[in-house]
Amino acid sequence: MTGRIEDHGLIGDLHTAALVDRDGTIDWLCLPRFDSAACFAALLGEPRNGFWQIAPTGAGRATRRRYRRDTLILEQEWDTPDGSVRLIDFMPPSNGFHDLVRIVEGLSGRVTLHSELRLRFDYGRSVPWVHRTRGTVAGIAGPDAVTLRSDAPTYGRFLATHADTTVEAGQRVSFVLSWHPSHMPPPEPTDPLDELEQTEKFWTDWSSSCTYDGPYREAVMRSLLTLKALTYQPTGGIVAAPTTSLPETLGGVRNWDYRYCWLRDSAFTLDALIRSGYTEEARAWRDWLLRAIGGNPGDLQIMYGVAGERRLPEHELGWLSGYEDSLPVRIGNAAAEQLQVDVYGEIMDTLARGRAHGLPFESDAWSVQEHLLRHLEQRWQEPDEGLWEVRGPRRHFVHSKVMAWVAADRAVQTIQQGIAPGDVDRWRALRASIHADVLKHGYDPVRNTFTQYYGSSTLDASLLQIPLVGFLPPDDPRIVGTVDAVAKELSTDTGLIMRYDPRVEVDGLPGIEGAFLACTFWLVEALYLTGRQERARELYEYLLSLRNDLGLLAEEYDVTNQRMVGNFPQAFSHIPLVTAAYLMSDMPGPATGRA
Ligand SMILES: OC[C@H]1O[C@H](O[C@H]2O[C@H](CO)[C@@H](O)[C@H](O)[C@H]2O)[C@H](O)[C@@H](O)[C@@H]1O
Repeated sequence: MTGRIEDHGLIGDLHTAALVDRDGTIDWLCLPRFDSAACFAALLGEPRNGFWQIAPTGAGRATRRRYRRDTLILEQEWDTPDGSVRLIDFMPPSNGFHDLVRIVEGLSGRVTLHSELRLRFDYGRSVPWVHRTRGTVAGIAGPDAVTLRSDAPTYGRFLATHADTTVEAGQRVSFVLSWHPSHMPPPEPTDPLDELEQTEKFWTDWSSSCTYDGPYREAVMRSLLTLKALTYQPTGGIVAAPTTSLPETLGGVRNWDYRYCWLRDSAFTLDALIRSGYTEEARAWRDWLLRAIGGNPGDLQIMYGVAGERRLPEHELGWLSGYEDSLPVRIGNAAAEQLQVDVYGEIMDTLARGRAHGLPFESDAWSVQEHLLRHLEQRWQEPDEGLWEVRGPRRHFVHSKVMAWVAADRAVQTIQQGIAPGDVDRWRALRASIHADVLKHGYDPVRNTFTQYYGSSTLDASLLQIPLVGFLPPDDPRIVGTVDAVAKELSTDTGLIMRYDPRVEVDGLPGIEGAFLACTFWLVEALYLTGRQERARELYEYLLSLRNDLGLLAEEYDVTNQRMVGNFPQAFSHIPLVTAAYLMSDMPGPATGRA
């Protein structure tokens, strides 16, 4: 059986990513893109759905593991009665190929290792045709082909490729699995040690240009590296997570495909990256955005494929038994067809902040934003599915309206500052109408709190965004009341926050879910802004303690079972880890700049 979600480490090549369990098993990998069909899908099913394990014979979990400095090169080490050995896993970025490289390095003694490669294309269903020549194994199934090259002799058994090898101190044995389209010849062999050197240089160059110099630097750096790993280099698109259907409740149905680019998630990601000096990523994302949303503003989607694809039909993979029996396993995402008014605010806010941090003004980009605003002017009064993408009826979610206000506000500010031309009075009037509407319908004066949606008595952790985006000042009594109400009513025993109460019918889904980590980081920011700095720091440090030993977070945390749940690693969790650190440092950060 596959390990816990947090037992996994992430490696990737800026096209796709793999999850590596601490027993040396890669049980999730889609090739060649994040949203391609998986060739290792044991994570969501059984070993027969594909995996690749390299480990000392008879050994279990690695004795220790870490990333090599600030890189995405994962090192796991085993101490065995016969000696110690290291497994180095990585995927070289930008070399024009799609390689998964695994190098075994003897540290002491003499250790025998076993490799079992069980390729199953099409999400664990399709057994490839395998052809073995000296030093090379070719696996082909439909459009996909891979080539395995290794110093270790391989043999076939029970529809898998095996190898046994022994290493002594200082000896290395490498395995390189390369993907290529099946109608093309395989790529030329590469030198794995050279690839290791290039990959280390790539990531250390990238991480050394980070400008963050505040507290919790190690956690911030690992989060930024994880966010970078979720970018699709050829287009600049950013996925929400590299996985699908890791459950929000163990054994439950809240299982979604996150291998797509949400405008909301990627806008937040950009905010964290650009503040940390990564202007190039911001430019690439803006260009991706303009291509993706190009055309009629009425056709704006809330999410796209990594190359801007619009159709992401959702369906279930009936042959997979699900992570710890959590069914269904879904690919595609029906949320792509929803109305989520908040995305207008997130786009306008991120582009404004990009300009403030060195992204040059471009009239084409501004013209698209003006089109979006005109469209928003027509639609902001409609009920929508909101940022939580509810599958129940549309509502007038307060967070959606607040973000519509953000869109108008950022337009006003941009024009007022002389950065762009435009009808400032029109957007001022829109901004004022939305503000008044939210105060009238979205605030409950009896309880002194904003509410989840107009007319509701329920709360929602997205209300914590109100002070963060500057809708009202943090010392406004309505803000303090809202922060306190959310902290009290949506808090679990440990202080983590639920995004809303799933037992109250609003999301149209059965069952409950874990505490939402991003929302708990937002609570950190809101507490800090409302003067409860000590409490904010304590909560932040508690959140940091929930990261796995490699610094990675899933979307949610199951407080009862003390386990991570939901897709992994999740950009939405790592983004506010970064922004909250900025807020608590003396450096101007994403949250401070907005409020
Ligand atoms: O809660 C139901 C919805 O859950 C997913 O959406 C969540 O993930 C998105 C990506 O991180 C995030 O933008 C959104 O705010 C979250 O609620 C799922 O993708 C949806 O299909 C589903 O309806």
